[in-house]
Amino acid sequence: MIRNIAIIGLGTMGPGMAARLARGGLQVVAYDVAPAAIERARSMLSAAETVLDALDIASPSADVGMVRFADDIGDAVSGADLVIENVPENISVKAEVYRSIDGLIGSDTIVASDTSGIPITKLQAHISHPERMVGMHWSNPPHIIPMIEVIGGERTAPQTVATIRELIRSIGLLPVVVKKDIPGFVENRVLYALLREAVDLVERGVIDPEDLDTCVSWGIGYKIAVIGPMALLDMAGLDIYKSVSSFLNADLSNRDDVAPVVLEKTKASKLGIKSGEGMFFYTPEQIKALQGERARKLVAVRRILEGRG
Ligand SMILES: NC(=O)c1ccc[n+]([C@@H]2O[C@H](COP(=O)([O-])OP(=O)(O)OC[C@H]3O[C@@H](n4cnc5c(N)ncnc54)[C@H](O)[C@@H]3O)[C@@H](O)[C@H]2O)c1
Ligand SMILES: Cc1ncc(C=O)c(C(=O)O)c1O
Repeated sequence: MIRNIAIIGLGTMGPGMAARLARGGLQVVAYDVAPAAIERARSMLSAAETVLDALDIASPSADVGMVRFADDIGDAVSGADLVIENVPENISVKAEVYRSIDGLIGSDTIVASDTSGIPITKLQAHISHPERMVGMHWSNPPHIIPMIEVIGGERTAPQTVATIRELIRSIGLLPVVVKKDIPGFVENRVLYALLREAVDLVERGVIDPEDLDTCVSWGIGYKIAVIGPMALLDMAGLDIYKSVSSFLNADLSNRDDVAPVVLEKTKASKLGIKSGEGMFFYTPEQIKALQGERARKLVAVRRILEGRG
């Protein structure tokens, strides 16, 4: 039974995950190697709690469901039933975390990675108890998006996958078990297929970035939140899909490297909201307003989709 959770890495994903798990009644200890990230996480945690209130996710009783910040990794993982690794998407950075906690955790502690797509089989090569390592892939923003992918690697015990699936379900979230440990799992394979085509269309001057977003959000995204891709095929008709895909698939982007526009921008440290400029430009005031507006809209849409209008 999982009661105590350590979260290692408090960047974009960690604070929202901590808030949501604590709201599920779990005791969470959060740690980051960068003191500035811990400070930022404190305010992100309180913003996430406000959103969880708006989603009507009930607070647990007073003695459970707390988040505590730890000063060192040993303190963070001590007594943890589950450690969630949430550090940058780089195998050597993740492996270093696994090595540093290996002697500090119990042999029955589950280690989960929030990797966006590194196969779990590769990650579990760096840990003494690979049968207790699993992928637990949250979606951003993690305190609002209810679906979490669960992925076993070649050496993951089926019981480990089952335990994490049950944990997710028990706190009112939506586990989806991915049956094969392939790069990107399922969510990011689908998302990155869309993003590859979207970046290519903008880069080739077919459409302006703002219009691309209007086209995808209102033409596809709005619909797909209600009618998933498999159901959409049936709604459109497989005969139509057959005809269109017979000429269109061959014309879609199939580039296997990173698009030049993304390489140029990342080289110039234009990373998006975190640096104030990416595909679009953002002032600090705009960022604050955007984050509030997006959280409000996501909460409203989720309430409707859950039939709580
Ligand atoms: N950003 C997303 O939309 C998103 C969504 C789902 C999953 N993920 C995945 O989650 C993981 C984390 O992503 P993120 O966007 O939160 O990254 P991030 O870069 O925003 O944050 C990573 C944090 O890890 C900390 N860190 C680095 N090394 C550490 C160490 N040795 N010990 C403790 N802390 C350490 C950094 O200081 C930083 O605060 C990645 O694997 C990423 O692919 C990201
Ligand atoms: C661009 C991008 N890449 C990865 C992820 C998740 O792993 C996300 C997301 O969760 O939104 C993303 O937007």
